[in-house]
Amino acid sequence: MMRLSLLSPRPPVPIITCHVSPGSLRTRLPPPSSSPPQPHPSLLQNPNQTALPSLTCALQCPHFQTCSGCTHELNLHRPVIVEEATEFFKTVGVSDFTFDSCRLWEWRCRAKLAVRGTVESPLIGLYQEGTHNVVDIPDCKAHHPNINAAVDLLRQGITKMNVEPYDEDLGTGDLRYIQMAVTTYDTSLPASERYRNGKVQVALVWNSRNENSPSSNKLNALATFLWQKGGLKSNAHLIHSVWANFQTSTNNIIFGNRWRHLLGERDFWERVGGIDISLAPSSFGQANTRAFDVMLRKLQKYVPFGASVADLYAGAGVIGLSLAATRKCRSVKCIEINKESKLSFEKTIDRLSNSVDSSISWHHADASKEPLSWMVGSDVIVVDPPRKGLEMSLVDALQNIPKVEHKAKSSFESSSTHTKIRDEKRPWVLRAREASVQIGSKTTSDDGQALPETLIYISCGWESFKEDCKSLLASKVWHLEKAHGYNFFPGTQSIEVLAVFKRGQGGGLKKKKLGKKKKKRL
Ligand SMILES: C[S@@+](CC[C@H](N)C(=O)[O-])C[C@H]1O[C@@H](n2cnc3c(N)ncnc32)[C@H](O)[C@@H]1O
Repeated sequence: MMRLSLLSPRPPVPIITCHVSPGSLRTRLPPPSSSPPQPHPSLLQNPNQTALPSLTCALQCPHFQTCSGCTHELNLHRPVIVEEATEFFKTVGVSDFTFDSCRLWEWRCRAKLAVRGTVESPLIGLYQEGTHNVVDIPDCKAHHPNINAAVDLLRQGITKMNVEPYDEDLGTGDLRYIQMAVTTYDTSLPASERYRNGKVQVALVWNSRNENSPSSNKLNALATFLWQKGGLKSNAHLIHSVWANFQTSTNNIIFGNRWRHLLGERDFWERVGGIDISLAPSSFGQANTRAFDVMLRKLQKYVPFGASVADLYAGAGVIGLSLAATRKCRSVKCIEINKESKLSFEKTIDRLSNSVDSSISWHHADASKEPLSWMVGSDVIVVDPPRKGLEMSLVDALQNIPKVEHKAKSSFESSSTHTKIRDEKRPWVLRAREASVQIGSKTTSDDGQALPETLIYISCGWESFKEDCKSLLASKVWHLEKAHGYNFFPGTQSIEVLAVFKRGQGGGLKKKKLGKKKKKRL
């Protein structure tokens, strides 16, 4: 809101933001060396240690003061918020909260950057928060090095091919944004060399309605330049593929609906959570691939073998499919609002091992509408919402599970046999079936009246998570069993949380008054 009033009549800046923080930690550090500092070896063994010399884990990025995509320069291994999280979890009965530090530099394998400036001096980077000024960040220490290399190549290409960066005031120019996504999955290399040799899928967001616009020649020339200089047959192979996305809208949405594959490999594979996953540029992908993998391996341990799972906010279904493969799930339902993720889901499923014998489906649906329909028949619910947390309807449904269970039991007992699939009358079950895409030849799921006993909440928004957690615990329907934190965004105050809730009151819960606060979202 504030942004709108400050910047009117322009639209608010898109999600590419760069926070100018009041910065408690703005001490100038020694100039960075060409490669980022390595963490202290003991840190890799025991990430929960706090008393390390701060320079050991310092960002040392030349852009720190101008670009504040990173808000904290020191102690990257342990964001200050971890202390708060540890205390919070203690108050809700979990005294063994763990925090995994993961990779501290060059961790970002997926970046969306704005392109502004001029043909001669393009600016490729992030917005300063609350402004439309783009900060150029060629030596970003968070980016995978090949993202920086690909941005450098792109900069040369823009100048050479006379590509006009976008001008927001006039709505003119050719290139608005780019997305760079790195795949580190090249089986022809030894495992230890794969990360550093990651290849970049480049998506160019072009300021035209489609590929038939007069500026298409420039788009093709730029793509060809990137491919010749960085593609498969170049001296320094760093580009995986080049895509175009067409967007002319003046709102703050980065991508338009139209995508075109231009050059290189069409399919983009990564390996996480024990499976090969396909990610189209239009699909959601986690920025920190390695940390995501670490978290998935922990998550798997909380899902019983043979369970039926509902993966809400599923994206391309990475979590659900990784569980299907590693926990031999009876069934997995993935629910996702962005229809673009479906194709990636289908490709991933095609590459699952034949030994995976689950009933697997992907549903293009809003998880907050009729949320119970997704919960009925599942032993485990996984939720991985955007930063703003769960919608109120979903929290309500989770709080009301015992009532539904009670109702379901009575109606089940009053009928002499199980409801046959073809006689199904419950509207939420029917709706769920209609919207579903059942993939593969696996048996159809019908787990009847089962309701979830386990809720696994993955959160990238600490404040919203705390609110949701308090609401769930206040209902006394759920208790918190375990919580883990992951350093998904070193240099910022954001952490990723994996929290495991179980139905019922649980033994170890400290009886602290959480207050029956009604969830309110603005
Ligand atoms: C943080 S991402 C997680 C994606 C996925 N779990 C992963 O790790 O790749 C959140 C996802 O929720 C989706 N989403 C947002 N609101 C939704 C809603 N109301 N119903 C279903 N999906 C939603 C977004 O499109 C996005 O793919």
